[in-house]
Amino acid sequence: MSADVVPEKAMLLVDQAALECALTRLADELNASFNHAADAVVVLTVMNGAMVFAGQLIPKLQFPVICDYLHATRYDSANKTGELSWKVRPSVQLFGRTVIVLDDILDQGVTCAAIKAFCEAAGAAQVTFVVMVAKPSGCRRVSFEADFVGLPIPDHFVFGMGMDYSGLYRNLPAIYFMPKEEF
Ligand SMILES: O=P(O)(O)OC[C@H]1O[C@H](OP(=O)(O)OP(=O)(O)O)[C@H](O)[C@@H]1O
Ligand SMILES: Nc1nc2[nH]cnc2c(=O)[nH]1
Repeated sequence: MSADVVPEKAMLLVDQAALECALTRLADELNASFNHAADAVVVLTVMNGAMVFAGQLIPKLQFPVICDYLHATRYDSANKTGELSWKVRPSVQLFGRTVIVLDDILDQGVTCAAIKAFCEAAGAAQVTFVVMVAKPSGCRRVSFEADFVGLPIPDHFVFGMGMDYSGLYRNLPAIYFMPKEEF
C-alpha cells in the first residue's frame, strides 16, 4: 500500500527504513541467542497484528524454526470488553520446546501475559517474547516486559505494519499515529 494513502491527520512515527534497521537488529540479536539451540525453535506468530512483522523477521532467522501461529484478540465485533478472546490455539506441541512468540505491539500487556501463561501451561521449556514495538511500561495493565523489542514508542494509538486502525491500514509499510485530540 502506498504510504500516501493514510487517514487524514495521521502522523508518521517510524518510517520504512527505520523499521528495516530495527528488524535487522532484532534478527541479529535472536540469531546470537538461539544459534546454539539443540532442537528447532517453535516460532508462534500472534494473528492478526503480527503477520507483517513475522513475514519480514522470520526470513532473517538463521536457526531451525517450526512456524505456527495463534489467533487471540482483545477487540472484535463479538467482544468489546478488552478481555483476550482465543480464536485459534497453536497446533504444534509446545511441551519441552523452546518457543519464540512474535507480536506486533506491547501495550497494556494483557495479550502477551495470557499467551505466556498458555505456553507455560502447555509445558514449553522456554518462552521468549519478541515485539516489534513496545509502549512505555506505564501503559501496562498487567506486569509484563518483552525479552526483545524492535523499537520503543510513545503512548499513542499506532497503526500500519500489520496494526489496524478501525480494521484498516494494516498494509501500510510504516508506522503512523493518530494524535490524541483526533482519536
Ligand atoms: O498489550 P495489549 O494491550 O494486550 O495489546 C497488544 C495486542 O493488541 C493488538 O491485538 P488486537 O487484540 O487488537 O487484535 P489484532 O492483532 O487482530 O489487531 C496487537 O496485535 C497485540 O496482540
Ligand atoms: N492498532 C493498534 N492496536 C493496538 N493494540 C494495543 N495497542 C494498540 C495500538 O496502539 N494500535
